[in-house]
Amino acid sequence: MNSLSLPDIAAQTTTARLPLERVGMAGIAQPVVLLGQRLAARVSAGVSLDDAAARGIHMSRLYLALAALETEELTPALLARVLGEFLASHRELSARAQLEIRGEALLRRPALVSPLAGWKGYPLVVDAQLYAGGLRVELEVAIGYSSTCPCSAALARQLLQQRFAADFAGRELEQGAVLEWLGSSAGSLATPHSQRSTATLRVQLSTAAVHLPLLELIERAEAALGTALQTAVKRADEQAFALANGQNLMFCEDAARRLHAALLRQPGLEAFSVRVEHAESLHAHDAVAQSFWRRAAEGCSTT
Ligand SMILES: Nc1nc2c(ncn2[C@@H]2O[C@H](COP(=O)(O)OP(=O)(O)OP(=O)(O)O)[C@@H](O)[C@H]2O)c(=O)[nH]1
Repeated sequence: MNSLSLPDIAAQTTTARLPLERVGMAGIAQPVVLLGQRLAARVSAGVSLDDAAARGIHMSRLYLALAALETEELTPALLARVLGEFLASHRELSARAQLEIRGEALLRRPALVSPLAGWKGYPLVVDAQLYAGGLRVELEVAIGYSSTCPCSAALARQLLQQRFAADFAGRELEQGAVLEWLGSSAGSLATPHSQRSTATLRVQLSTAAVHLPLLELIERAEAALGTALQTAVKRADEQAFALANGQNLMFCEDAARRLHAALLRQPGLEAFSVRVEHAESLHAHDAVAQSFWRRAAEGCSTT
């Protein structure tokens, strides 16, 4: 039996006559190449069904167009090509094509002090659309970090001051005794709470972008926060991490503002959003903050 004798329902017309915003497939298992690594991704692929009378799109044509993702580095040019194939294979049916790729990049991250390194996972989403207005590519990455509450730190310091005042009341201050006190459990009478936190950055790339700036975004964000989650950790690294947390006390608002300022310095962006979540250890709920930015249209003044 050849394909000519197989019924082709998608090619039929429908009396329902309704164009559809998006038709396609979700959850396709697809290897993609990013930063030279092969990632196990899940892909959603779709096109608009603008021909109101057409019964259906041709799913297999979208599926087959994904093949290039397996061997070529994921770039705006590759996304444009795949999306272009979606549209070329749906001439007269579709004017808009969309591709969403979800995966996790594994990056090797060095320890803070010791000569060790380990792998860290960064969940990511690449969302691309091709339509009359051109190609639009968005990249989202989630970055784990630690946040220590500045309010809790101040409250803990106050308790420490009170205990110090009580323990040394009426005593002559002698450096050795103070050092011994600081090194005893009295020195950590109260500790501030800290939490494993997540920053989700979503950026829209300029049309001139030639690569996905995944590494740059991660480097910028981790430098701005100062408290990236660690991989391989010896005691020297843990001590350095404790110092980094103490030097970077952050409410979720502080983290969002730091990230916003860092992304403003990233070239090649049209727009971005920042969302931070501090999975509170004080509360059973999270503290969250968001910010947005979009390049002002030419001719408009910027603020
Ligand atoms: N349009 C559409 N196709 C579906 C759906 N669910 C499963 N399919 C199947 O997807 C398969 C691939 O569709 P097509 O791409 O049209 O396959 P084809 O007609 O062999 O391929 P072409 O000759 O390129 O059109 C068909 O067997 C459809 O029945 C659906 O909800 N909508």
